[in-house]
Amino acid sequence: MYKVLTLNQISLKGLDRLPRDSYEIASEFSSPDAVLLRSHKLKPEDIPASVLGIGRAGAGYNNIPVDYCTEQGIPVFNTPGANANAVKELIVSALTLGSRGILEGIEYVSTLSDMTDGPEMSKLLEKEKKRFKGNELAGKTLGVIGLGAIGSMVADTALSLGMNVAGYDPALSVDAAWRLSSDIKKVDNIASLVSRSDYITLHLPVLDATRNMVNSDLLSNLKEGAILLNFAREEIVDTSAVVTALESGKLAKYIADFPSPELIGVRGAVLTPHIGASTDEAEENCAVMAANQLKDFLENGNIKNSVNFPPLNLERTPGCESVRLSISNRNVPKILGNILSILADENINVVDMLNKSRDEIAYNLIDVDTAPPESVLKQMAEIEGVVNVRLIG
Ligand SMILES: NC(=O)c1ccc[n+]([C@@H]2O[C@H](COP(=O)([O-])OP(=O)(O)OC[C@H]3O[C@@H](n4cnc5c(N)ncnc54)[C@H](O)[C@@H]3O)[C@@H](O)[C@H]2O)c1
Ligand SMILES: O=C(O)[C@H](O)COP(=O)(O)O
Repeated sequence: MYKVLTLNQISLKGLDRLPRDSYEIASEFSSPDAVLLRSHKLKPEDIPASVLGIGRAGAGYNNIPVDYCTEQGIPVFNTPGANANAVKELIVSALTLGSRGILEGIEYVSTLSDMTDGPEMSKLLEKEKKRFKGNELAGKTLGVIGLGAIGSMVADTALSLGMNVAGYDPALSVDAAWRLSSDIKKVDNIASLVSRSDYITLHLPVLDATRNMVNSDLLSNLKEGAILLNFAREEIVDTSAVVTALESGKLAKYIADFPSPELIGVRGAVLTPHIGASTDEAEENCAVMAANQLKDFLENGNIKNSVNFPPLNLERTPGCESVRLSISNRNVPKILGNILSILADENINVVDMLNKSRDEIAYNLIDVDTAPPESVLKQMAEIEGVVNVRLIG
């Protein structure tokens, strides 16, 4: 029986992927085999030694101590693209909240609750509506920073709205580059992207290299009256620099999914409570993907969409009574050789195997014809550089 600890509410559609005859799921366990979570801030000391894998039902994984997990041989999985459409749709509304006097108009209308005369109200509104005039998005330039799952969808939608789209993404994967429309103008200098954009939208992860990337230096390149959208992460933006830019009028609006005390009440700050992925569909997609990936890892050792382990998939050999070993080790020479010689010394035959590495970690799946006894597993675990050894069955 696998024990899965949930640290946020995870959509039932996802949890249903973990059959209850072989999975126990609860929000409290002292020795869970796996963790499923969303934005819960996980600290190293909160990860019991029993944990084999962690599934983040979502895109961003800056709430998980990934380096610590790698050291412990714990793969961390996320669900790339599973909530991208939800964010894209919210960006469409953020763009129109930026371009039109929608919020201001709604606020004004809500002040008229004392009026009882309908024709009088209409007359007043027709007179006042000029205060809420906006601009159209068509013909304006949207600068997209980060052209992955969300950024590429946002870029396509903006093109379909008649916007010009410029994109900046120095870390773009080859696959993502293939998916991009040729109508997106690729810019390799972020300051140049900012200086040409009427709207700027952030769709990149928070990393050491991107923390505070949107700072006063970068904002000094803004077009007068530009609008910044941040549905990526709070940490990518230097909030006090944004407040200064809003107060000076250089930045007309900061529309963001990450409220912070400094921003509350600042004119031009339009804030939502981190609801980018909060749709039934996105929550289900993320939970299903996260649960499937975790299940395949727990039951077969396969790795898909891990942010710290190499991708690896070893099919079970049909008709073969083999058992599987899953072994993580530091990515240094000779370890695999040592593991294989221990198996050979025990006359245990390797039926199939795969070995892959990613940065400092290496991961192996080894199918053998006989289940190694506990003493042999212990011998392998004691090889210098081996992080963990698991007999999957
Ligand atoms: N508001 C929300 O609820 C919500 C929902 C989903 C995702 N997010 C955030 O959005 C981020 C992006 O999500 P995604 O699904 O598009 O991820 P993704 O991995 O598909 O795309 C991220 C892109 O950012 C690029 N990138 C990396 N470093 C960069 C840099 N220095 N400058 C410009 N681009 C850079 C990558 O190359 C990649 O193409 C997530 O990491 C998460 O923080 C927020
Ligand atoms: O990175 C993400 O996927 C989003 O920020 C969504 O976070 P949530 O799952 O906590 O809504």
